[in-house]
Amino acid sequence: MDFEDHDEAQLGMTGPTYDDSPFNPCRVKMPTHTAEEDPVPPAVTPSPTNTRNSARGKYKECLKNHAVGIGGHALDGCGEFMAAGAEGTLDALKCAACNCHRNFHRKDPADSPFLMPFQQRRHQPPQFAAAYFRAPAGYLQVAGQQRGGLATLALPSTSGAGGGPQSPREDQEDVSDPSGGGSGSNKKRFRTKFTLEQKDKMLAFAEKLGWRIQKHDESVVQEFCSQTGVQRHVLKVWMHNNKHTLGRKKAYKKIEEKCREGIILDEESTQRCSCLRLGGTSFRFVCIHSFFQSEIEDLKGKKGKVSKSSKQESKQLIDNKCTQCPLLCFLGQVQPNSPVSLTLFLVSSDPSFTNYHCFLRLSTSITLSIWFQILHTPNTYSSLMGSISHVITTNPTLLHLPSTRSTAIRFSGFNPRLLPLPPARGVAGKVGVFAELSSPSSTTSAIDFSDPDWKTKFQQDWEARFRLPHLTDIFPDAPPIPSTFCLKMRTPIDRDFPGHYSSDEEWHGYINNNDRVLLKTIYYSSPTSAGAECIDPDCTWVEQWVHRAGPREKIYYKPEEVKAAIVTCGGLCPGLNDVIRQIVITLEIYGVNNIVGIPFGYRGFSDRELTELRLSRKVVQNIHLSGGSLLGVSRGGPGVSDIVDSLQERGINMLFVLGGNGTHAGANAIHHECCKRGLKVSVIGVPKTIDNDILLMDKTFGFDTAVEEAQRAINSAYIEAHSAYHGIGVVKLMGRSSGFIAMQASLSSGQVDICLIPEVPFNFHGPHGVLGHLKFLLETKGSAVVCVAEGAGQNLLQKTNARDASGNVVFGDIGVYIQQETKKYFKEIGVHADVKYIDPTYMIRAIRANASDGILCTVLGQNAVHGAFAGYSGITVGLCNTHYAYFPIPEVISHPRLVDPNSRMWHRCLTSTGQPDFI
Ligand SMILES: Nc1ncnc2c1ncn2[C@@H]1O[C@H](COP(=O)(O)OP(=O)(O)OP(=O)(O)O)[C@@H](O)[C@H]1O
Ligand SMILES: O=P(O)(O)OC[C@H]1O[C@](O)(CO)[C@@H](O)[C@@H]1O
Ligand SMILES: [Mg+2]
Repeated sequence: MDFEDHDEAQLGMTGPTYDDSPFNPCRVKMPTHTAEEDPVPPAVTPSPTNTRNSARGKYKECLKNHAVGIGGHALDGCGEFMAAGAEGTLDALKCAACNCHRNFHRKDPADSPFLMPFQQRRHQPPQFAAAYFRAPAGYLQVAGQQRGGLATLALPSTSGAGGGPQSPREDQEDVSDPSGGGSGSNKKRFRTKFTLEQKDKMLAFAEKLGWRIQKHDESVVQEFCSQTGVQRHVLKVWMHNNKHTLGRKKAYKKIEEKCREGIILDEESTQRCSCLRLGGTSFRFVCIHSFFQSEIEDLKGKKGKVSKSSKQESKQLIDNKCTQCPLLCFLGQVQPNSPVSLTLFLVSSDPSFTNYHCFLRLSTSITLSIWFQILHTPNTYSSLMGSISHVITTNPTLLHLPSTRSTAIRFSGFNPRLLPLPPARGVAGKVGVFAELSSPSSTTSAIDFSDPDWKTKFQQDWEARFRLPHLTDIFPDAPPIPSTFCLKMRTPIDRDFPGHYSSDEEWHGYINNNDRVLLKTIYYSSPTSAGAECIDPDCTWVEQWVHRAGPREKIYYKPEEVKAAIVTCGGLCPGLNDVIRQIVITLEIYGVNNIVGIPFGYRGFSDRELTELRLSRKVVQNIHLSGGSLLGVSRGGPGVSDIVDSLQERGINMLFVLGGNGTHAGANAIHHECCKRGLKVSVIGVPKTIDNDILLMDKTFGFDTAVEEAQRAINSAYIEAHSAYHGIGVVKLMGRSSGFIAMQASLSSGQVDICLIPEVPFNFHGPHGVLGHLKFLLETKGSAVVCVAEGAGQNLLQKTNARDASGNVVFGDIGVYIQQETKKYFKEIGVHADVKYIDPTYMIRAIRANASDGILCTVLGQNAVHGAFAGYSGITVGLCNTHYAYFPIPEVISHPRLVDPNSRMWHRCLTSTGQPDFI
C-alpha cells in the first residue's frame, strides 16, 4: 500500500459554482454563464508559465473531450496550458494541470488583433464545442469556421478507445502536422492514399517495431521505405495515428481467443472474488463476447441504438433474447423482491459497441437491470478480473473455479418466467453460470430447502458465522479476571492499581456473553412484500441473532498492562473525534493510562517522522467540539505485516481502528496476522462512513450529520432554482456505491424533484430520460432540483484507470456531466434554462457531529473498549435495530451496503420527489 498525499486543491469546495477563479487552471470549473450573460471577466495577470508560453503563442483552455467515448462531451475545465517540464523535454508538451498534451489546448495567437483581452482566457463557448462533438472517438477534429483561430488537433485520445463509431486513420496519415502544433491556417492539406499492399506491409512492419521507430531501427526503416515507396515521415505519422486502433487489434484478438477458451480466473482473483456473495443485490459478470455476440448485435438493432429505441421495443427484444440467455438460469437463485443489477462485461474489439443499459421486469417481484459494459482495451479487462464474482462461459470445464462450491439453485420453479433450472452445479446445457463461494459464511446460499432440517442447519451456520473471534481461540488458557469497569465505584480510579481488580459491589450492568440482538424484525408473509428479505420461497420466519455489545463481567486484560492505540483511516467523517474521546475516557475508566493516537491513519505506523500522540481524558476533553480527526487520516500506507511489526515494537495490545470498508479489511488482516504471530492483541473496528455503506447496521456514525448538512446544500439549490427563470439546481453528494445520503437528504429536504443514486440505473437522454423530465418540470413547475450521488450514472462517463492511494477507483464527475448536458440540451431545444451546480462534497463531512451522531459515537466508542476488554478481536461494533451489537468484521464488509430499489425507503423517496423511472 503506497501512501500518496492528497491533493490539497481538492479540499473544500470543488464545485465550479463556488470557484470560477481564472488563476487556478487545475480546478474543475465549467462556465455557469454563457458569454452573453457574463461579458467582461477581470483581466488576468500572466503567470511565469504564461510568459513562457507566449513565446510560442499561448495555449489556452483544454479542449479534450473526455466523454468522447460515450458520444458525449465533457471538458476537464483546465483553463490554460501549463508546461509540465522545461522546454525541450517531452514534459514540456504535457499540461501540468490536466495532464493532456499541449495540442488539446486551444492555441491562442497572442497577437491576434481580433481577440478582445478577455477572450484570451474564456472557456470554450458551447456552440464551439458542438463543432467537434460528433468527431470519431479518440480524435478531436476541428471543423470549418473554427479552424481560423485554433490549433489542428490530431492526437489520438489518450483516454482509451471509447464507444462510438471509430475508424482507424489509415488513409489520412499526413493530413496532420505530426507536431500537432498547427498554425490554425486554412492551408490545404494533402491526403495520402495507400495501396492495400502498402497498408498491409505498414501494419506488419509497425507491429514488428512495436509501433515506435527507435534510433536503432533507422536502417530497417529506410529499407522498408525504399521498398514500399512510403516516405519515412509519412510512415511515422501513420504509426502514430494508428497505434491505438490497429495496434490494439492484436491485443483484442488475444483476449478474444482467451475468452473463447473460457475465462480463467487466477487464484488471486478468485480469492478476491470470494467476498462478493450471493444474496446481495448486485452481481458482476464477465460474459464471453463470442457467446453473446449475436444477442448483442440483435439488441443493438441497427447501429447500436438500443438505448435510444423505444422502451417497449427494447424490452421485447431483450425479453426474447433473455429467454435463451444463460443468465436467466442464474436468476433462479435470486431472491424475489430484490431487484438485481447485473453488469455484463463484454470484451470486444468492435469499437461500435457502446456501453448501454437495459431494464427488464421479469415479474412483479423481480426487476432486472442489465448494464452492458463493453471493454475495448486489454487493460480494462485485466483490471476487471480482480473484481468479478461470476462468470458465464461457453466452456465451464475450463474454469478454474471450485465446482463443488457452485451455487445451488434456490426457488425452484418459483417464477414461471425464469428458465427451467439448470442441472446441479449451475451448469445449463452448453453454458454455465458460476459463483465463487469460498468463505464459509457464504454457504447459506447453498441451502437445500427440500431438507426438512434446513432451518436448523441454517441457524447453526448463522451462529458459526457470527461467532466473535476471541483471544481464547489462540490462548485457550488465558485467565479471565473480574472487570474493572464498574459504575458503582464512587472513588476516583486508583492509577497505581495496587494489585486487585475486583469490586465487591454488586452491579447488574454487565452483558452476558449469551445475550443476543435480533437482526431482522419484520416477518414478510410473502416474497412479494416490499423489500422482502426471505431465505426460502415460503418466507419462513428464521431468527437471525447477533451478539449484544457492552461490558462483560470478566475481562482478559489487566488495565496496567494495556497499551491502547487509536487510528483513524480513510476519508473524514463527522464524529471521529467523538469516538476517539469516548474510547479514551472509557479506557481510563477501566484503568488504562497508556493510550496513544497513531497519526494519519495506517501511515502513522510506518512513517518514522510521525510520532504517536499520548492521549488522556484531559487531551480529548473538548475535541468533539470540532470536526475532522485529532489524529489525522490518510489513505494508502504500509502493508499489514509492517503494521504488526510496529504494534510489536510499540508494545500495543489493544488497537482501535476507525474507518470504512478498507480500514476494516486492514483491521481484519491485522487481527489475523497477530493470531498468526501468537500476539495477544485485540483489534476492534468502529465503522466510520458518511456513505452508510456498512452491512447489517441501522446506520454508521457521520451519516446523519452528512444528511443534515447535505440538506442545506439542497435548500440553496432550491432557492437558486426557484428564484431564477427556468432554474435548475443540481447538487452532487457523496456516495460511492450507495445512495443513502442522496436518498435521505432528498427525503428530508422535500425540495428534490429528481434523486439519482448508483443503485438505480437511469437514462439521461432519450424519451424516458432525466432531461425529458427536467423539461417537463420547467414547463409545469418552472424550476427543478436534481440531487445526484457521486457514484450514480458512472456508465455515462468516460472511465479512467485512476485510483486513489488505497486503490479505490476515482470516479468521473457526474455532477459536472449533468450540468453540462443539461445546458447543452436546453440550448439545443431552444428553451431557456438557468443551471446552477453545487458540489458540497467536503462540506458535508468536514464538520462536527450533530446530536444524533454524537450519541451514536459515544456509545460506539464505549462499546469498542468493552469489546477489547472482553477479549474479542477482529470485531466491529454497530447499531442494530436500535441495539448495539458486535459483528465479526468480514460479515459487515463483504460488499457495500446498498439502497434496495424495492425498499420502502426508496419508494418513499420516489413518492416525495414524484420522479418517474428513467428507463
Ligand atoms: N483490503 C485491504 N487490506 C488491508 N488494508 C486495506 C485494504 N483496503 C484498504 N486498506 C487500507 O485501509 C485504509 C483505508 O482504506 P480506504 O482509503 O479504502 O478507506 P475506507 O476505510 O474504506 O474509508 P472511506 O469510507 O473513507 O473510503 C488505507 O490505509 C488502506 O491502505
Ligand atoms: O476525497 P476523499 O477524501 O478520497 O474521499 C471521498 C470518498 O469518501 C467517501 O465519503 C467515503 O467515506 C466517499 O463517498 C467518497 O468517494
Ligand atoms: Mg472505502
